[in-house]
Amino acid sequence: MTPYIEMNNVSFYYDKTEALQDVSLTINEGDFLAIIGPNGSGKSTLMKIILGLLRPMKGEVHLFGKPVQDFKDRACIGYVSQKSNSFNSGFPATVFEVVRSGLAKKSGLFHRYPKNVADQVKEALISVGMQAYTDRPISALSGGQQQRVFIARALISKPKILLLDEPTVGIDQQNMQSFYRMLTHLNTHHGITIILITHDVDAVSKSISHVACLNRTIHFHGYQKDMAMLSDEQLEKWYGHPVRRVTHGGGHTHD
Ligand SMILES: Nc1ncnc2c1ncn2[C@@H]1O[C@H](COP(=O)(O)OP(=O)(O)OP(=O)(O)O)[C@@H](O)[C@H]1O
Repeated sequence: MTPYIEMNNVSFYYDKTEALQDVSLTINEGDFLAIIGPNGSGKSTLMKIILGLLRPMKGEVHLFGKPVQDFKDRACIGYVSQKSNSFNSGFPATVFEVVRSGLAKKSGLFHRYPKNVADQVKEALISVGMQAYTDRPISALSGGQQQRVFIARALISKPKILLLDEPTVGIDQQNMQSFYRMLTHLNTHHGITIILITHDVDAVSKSISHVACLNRTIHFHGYQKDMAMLSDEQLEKWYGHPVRRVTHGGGHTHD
């Protein structure tokens, strides 16, 4: 089976700052991968390389078997950034309009939408549990609710992969668990491959299938359950400070 994403010995520098060194990573259909690592460890850089926004100085990236520079089917990859849920209270768009904008095709001054756009918005909102909020102003929603709406916006173009850059920033602990359950549902019931950048090592561990520990280079990549076998010393060594872990034996796997 062709991997969805394959990175081989990828290195990236910002001037003299080496953000990634010899990163090799394979992500397959159906994976739910958490990329964890301390601040400045290269997580966002890695995501931007997958999105084709940055070009590695060394190494190769393939998306669905094609070199990233030749890959044109961008709708296959949905992306939600960490700053999506920061609307000010005066922002006028409704939830419907925000989700619909995920389908916008520019035609001169206007946006054109497909005829069944209302059905598509409905379907996307149902999949993130936000259908009841369709006509609300986006600015009247909590940070966690706004983030769900942005996931619906990314889902409306039916991506195979969803990239999420710290989607739970600003979401309280109680809502975080239901947010991760929603992601698990998208992964297991809708078959969406998910790549999630996060600092919540313990909060995500029940939801994900795989973990990649990044600190400029990949220190561990494997099944979530195998990460539990790493010693705290090993983890702390590459993480740079103590890591809090819970042992609930969770993690769903696809093996
Ligand atoms: N535009 C830029 N110009 C110069 N250096 C940058 C730029 N963006 C990131 N860096 C540097 O590259 C390294 C990796 O940054 P990156 O944002 O990828 O890390 P991160 O793991 O996503 O961090 P965080 O968890 O804080 O969001 C850091 O040393 C950072 O300072």
